[in-house]
Amino acid sequence: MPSKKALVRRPSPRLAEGLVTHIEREKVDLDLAVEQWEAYTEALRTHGWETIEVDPADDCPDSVFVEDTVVMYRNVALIARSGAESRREETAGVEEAVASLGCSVNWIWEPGTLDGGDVLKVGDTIYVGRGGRTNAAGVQQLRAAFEPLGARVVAVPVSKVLHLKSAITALPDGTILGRIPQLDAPSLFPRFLPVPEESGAHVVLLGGDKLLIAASAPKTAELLADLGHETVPVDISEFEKLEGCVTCLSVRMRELYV
Ligand SMILES: NC(=O)NCCC[C@H](N)C(=O)O
Repeated sequence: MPSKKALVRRPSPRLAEGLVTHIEREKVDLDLAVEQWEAYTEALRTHGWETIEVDPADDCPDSVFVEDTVVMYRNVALIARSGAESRREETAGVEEAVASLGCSVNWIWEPGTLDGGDVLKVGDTIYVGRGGRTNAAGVQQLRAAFEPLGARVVAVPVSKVLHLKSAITALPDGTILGRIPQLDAPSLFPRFLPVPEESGAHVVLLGGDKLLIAASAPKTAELLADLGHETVPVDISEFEKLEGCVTCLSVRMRELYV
């Protein structure tokens, strides 16, 4: 059944200690981050999404990046097991939240690792990045969880960025957005639109032609508006300092049965 619920998680007071892998560490302003998070969740609500707050995980600096903890396909929630050990405690609260929403719950088990940021769904195709956070066992377990439900899982090597979705996301029509230099194997994607800014590779589909996009990607927003999309910019500068992007701050749930 169509649903428009989105899991979100309030930033931890320890946000500034979040992991940084591919960029230089910059000072994070926690108060500004909280303001930006509130504006982000408000933008979801303005566009018809009910936001559901997962219990905060104040001891986990990266817990605001809730997308990494779970992958939804239909009514099934696959609880991730991060390739970054410091992020593994984050899943307990998320597991409770998805169970209380009536999802069937499944898990990535040791030795598998997988971050939700490595998983991009385009219709029934699920691209999964095999890289720093997601290993081969994680890919196999994702396949075993979702292929029986009708998904086609396509594994993609990722070595230049943190997650697959640091490099690409998809428009409502399935066109992949991204920048070729950040991809190991761009030819895997059938319809590809290069964007002018790195943060322009990330959009959240709000419904219809509406796209949430980072305020740091104004040229991409212009390009997408020129192609007939309505863009909704949000400033997420404090999360970008920790390699976060617009997708990682929520988990959209579109096919719940409750
Ligand atoms: N899905 C995402 O893009 N997640 C961003 C995670 C950033 C966090 N600092 C991390 O390194 O795990």
